[in-house]
Amino acid sequence: MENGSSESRNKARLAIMELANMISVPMSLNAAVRLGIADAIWNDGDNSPLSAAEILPRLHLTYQNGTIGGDPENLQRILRMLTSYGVFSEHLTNAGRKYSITDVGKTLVTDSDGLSYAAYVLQHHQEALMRAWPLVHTAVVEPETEPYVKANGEAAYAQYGKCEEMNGLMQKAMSGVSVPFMKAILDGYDGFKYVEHLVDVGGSAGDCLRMIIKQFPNVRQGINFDLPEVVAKAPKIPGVTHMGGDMFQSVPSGDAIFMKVCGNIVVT
Ligand SMILES: C[S@@+](CC[C@H](N)C(=O)[O-])C[C@H]1O[C@@H](n2cnc3c(N)ncnc32)[C@H](O)[C@@H]1O
Repeated sequence: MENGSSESRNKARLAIMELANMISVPMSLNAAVRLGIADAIWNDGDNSPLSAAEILPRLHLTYQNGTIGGDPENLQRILRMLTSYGVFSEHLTNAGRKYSITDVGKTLVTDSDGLSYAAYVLQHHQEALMRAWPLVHTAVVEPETEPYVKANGEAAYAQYGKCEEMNGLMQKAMSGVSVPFMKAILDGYDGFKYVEHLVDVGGSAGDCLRMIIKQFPNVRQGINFDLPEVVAKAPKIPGVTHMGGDMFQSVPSGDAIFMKVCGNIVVT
């Protein structure tokens, strides 16, 4: 008979319970972004360790009568959870637990361009996506319709295009991720130096092209190709023409065609 109390079985039971509760990690991250905890602790580079009670007044949760709102104990629970995933550092002091920002947490701090990874966190936890996650099993049972469509009645990008808030969040999330990523790429990649006409497929607000053209003025024309609803909201960028269309139908021609999705880049 199986030994129900062996160490490995006990570890397995704990592991499955941890997996079952894993949602508490991204939801705590989501809460930290909504509350603006990273900017509050970072405080323009000060990053002095603060207790939950010291962080609260910086979150501007004031009630109508002017008193400071918020629950320090629940805030500390969020801080401790995210400390165990490397977002914050915990400092045990005579005055209790205090928290500072780690390199991971720093990605949530708003930079001088007004960007951070905070919008990316919110974009991934917006209601429409959260409605789709419990339906993942239906991708096996009825693969004809993807879970997002089942939950929301249409595909994600079609829905973003119709909803200003979702479209804006998507563009802000992409800018927050892509600007630092492209800075790193352009530090070490010179493959654009002989290109005059460059097409970015799925270029969102056009941040990647803007940065490439700034570093490589030989790129005389950049075409930012994305869904019509997305380019309609894209800002004017000198040297960049925004063009709406569907990449599965055709893409504009150029000396080089560039595509960046999350951390992967393809140039042809
Ligand atoms: C993950 S985002 C990447 C954005 C940008 N390349 C970056 O890295 O910041 C994917 C982009 O592809 C666009 N997209 C999705 N389906 C598309 C299609 N059928 N035709 C053209 N663009 C599309 C989306 O609107 C979105 O801007």
